[in-house]
Amino acid sequence: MSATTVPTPINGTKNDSRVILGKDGQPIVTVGLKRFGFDSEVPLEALRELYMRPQYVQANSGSGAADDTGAKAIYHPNDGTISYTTLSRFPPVKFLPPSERKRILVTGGAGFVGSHLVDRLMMLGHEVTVLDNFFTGSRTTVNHWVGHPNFEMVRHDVVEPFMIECDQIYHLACPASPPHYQYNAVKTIKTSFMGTLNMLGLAKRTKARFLISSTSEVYGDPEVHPQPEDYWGHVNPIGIRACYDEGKRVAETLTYGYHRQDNVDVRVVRIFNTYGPRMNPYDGRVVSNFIIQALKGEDLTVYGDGTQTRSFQFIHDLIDGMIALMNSSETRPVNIGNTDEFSIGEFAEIVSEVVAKVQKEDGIVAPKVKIVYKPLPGDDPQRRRPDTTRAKEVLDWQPRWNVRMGVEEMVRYYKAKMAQGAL
Ligand SMILES: O=c1ccn([C@@H]2O[C@H](COP(=O)(O)OP(=O)(O)O[C@H]3OC[C@@H](O)[C@H](O)[C@H]3O)[C@@H](O)[C@H]2O)c(=O)[nH]1
Repeated sequence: MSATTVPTPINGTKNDSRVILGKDGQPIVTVGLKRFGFDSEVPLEALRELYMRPQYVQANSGSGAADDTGAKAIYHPNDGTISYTTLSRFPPVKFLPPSERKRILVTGGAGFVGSHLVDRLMMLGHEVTVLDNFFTGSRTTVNHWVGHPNFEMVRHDVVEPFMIECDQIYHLACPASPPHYQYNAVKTIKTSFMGTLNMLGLAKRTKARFLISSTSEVYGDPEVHPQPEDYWGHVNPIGIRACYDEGKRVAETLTYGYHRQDNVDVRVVRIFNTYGPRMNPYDGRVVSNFIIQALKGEDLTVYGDGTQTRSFQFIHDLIDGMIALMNSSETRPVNIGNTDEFSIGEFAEIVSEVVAKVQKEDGIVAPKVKIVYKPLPGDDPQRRRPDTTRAKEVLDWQPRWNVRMGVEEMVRYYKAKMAQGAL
């Protein structure tokens, strides 16, 4: 697909065809990069169609049973039922010759990050297998691909071994929001350790390239700011976050063990706070909490005094970085995150302003939301900002989305879901 493809505005909420300006002030028309012989560029509007589309159409709505590419799900308001038929047509994907088509396994492919990665890889014409246990992921995130000849979805927990032939493995499976990963700490550690062990074993046997999604949480509550990749971190090994922090740290250790010992071709991405459409609205992370609270006119819950900082990156920037890293020759860890740092208090203001702007544009007079302060969870990092020098140097990657544009996109997504009663 080319950068000159003219995007078609999609139908759904009002203003869906708005121009999205990047950090450089230029409109974002495509996402993705041409790097290392791998072109990951797709029109933004085509991706938006996948996550902004309605989940169903209403019977007798006059709009037909389904749009061109959507699932035929028809809601019957009279008896409150929904009927599904098979797809009439899938979203178009690039036609790749077999020599360029890769067999790609995405563990956690039905999760927030995974589903966006799957959309991109599918649109680029690759064969994608999703492995997910649906603990935090959901089939609805990728169901627009079910039945496509290039797509396969398997319910499987990575703590058990899995056999498949593949060329690349994106190993994402693990709950990522603090309330979710703390819900069953032992299972989180098990997933990080045994899941990674199993997938590295698979990579060793198949000689597939292996990318693990690690996290900024390996730096713990950092004493170095911003955090470069060679900072070893400051983690409480017995605290409530340790199941995730230490789980990911040992997963990285395993990854480099297989790399040194067995020559497994590895990539390690350290992901900083990421947000965007399809993030579970109730997963407890700050971006989804604030947006849902503001849309419902509820108070925004700031934990602690709101002086702790985070740097928020939009999902499409992350996917660009992950695909570039996978196809590069860089085997060291690489931070992928946005360097614009905000205190949580400031961020609450930004979210309430963006929500008020969108509501106003949609003709809704919404009351100004207030901030309430709640206790700070244990071991909550005080400052977090990535040093992205390495990503810039080795991947020629930089984030393009500014926070207001990204938050607005997510607000419109949640609004569309709420309008359908899906939230
Ligand atoms: O409603 C809320 C939720 C969260 N917060 C605060 O907002 C900050 C960010 O919290 P989040 O839960 O969104 O995310 P955290 O930065 O704590 O953890 C995240 O870090 C990086 C990723 O790898 C993980 O996905 C996630 O664990 C924290 O200081 C938290 O205490 C609020 O003030 N209010």
